[in-house]
Amino acid sequence: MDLFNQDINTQSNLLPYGGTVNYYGFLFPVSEADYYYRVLMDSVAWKNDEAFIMGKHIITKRKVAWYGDKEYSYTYSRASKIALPWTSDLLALKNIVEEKTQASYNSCLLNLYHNGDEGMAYHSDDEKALAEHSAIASVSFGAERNFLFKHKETKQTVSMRLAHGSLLVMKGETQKNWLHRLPPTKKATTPRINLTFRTMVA
Ligand SMILES: O=C(O)CCC(=O)C(=O)O
Ligand SMILES: [Fe+2]
Repeated sequence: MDLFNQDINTQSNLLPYGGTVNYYGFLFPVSEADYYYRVLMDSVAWKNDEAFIMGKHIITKRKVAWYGDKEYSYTYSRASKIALPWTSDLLALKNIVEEKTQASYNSCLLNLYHNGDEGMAYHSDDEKALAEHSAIASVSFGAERNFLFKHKETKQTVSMRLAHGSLLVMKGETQKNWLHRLPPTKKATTPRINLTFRTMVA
């Protein structure tokens, strides 16, 4: 492993302006990433997400779960959920991510995409309940997928790949100026799990 090069990579900002996105690459060896993929798949309280979009009650194919230090309430498209207490595996991952990113988090939103038919539309994580300008650390397991940013004004897009066992961090003004999405793809035929460690206020 080339530690020197790895340091350079984590410090380079993938966005050209208006925010900071750092890709840390692999957090662990593949065997450990495989372990977390399996354990999260089997032990997380996965539920289909609900949303109210243009007055319609939508149930997503994608599954979600929400964990945290306290019973934080998370509202997404007017549907709320209450944070569950951390599992030991999620706490272990939180510690690793905190150490790597030199930041702390009090909650985690998890997404399970069963295959490439499932994705997430353009949005920014700018809910009032999230601490402004706080870092969001995104850990991915399973199928490798593309991840896209689009600037709200200039419409410039930036694309990257999120590998099995990798860490990506969005911070600074990223949520204010950029949208992000996980596009559906015919190329992914197996599941992907994503964890976003976040900081809720109060
Ligand atoms: O699945 C991903 O990589 C991103 C998920 C996401 O943007 C979110 O949960 O807000
Ligand atoms: Fe997001």
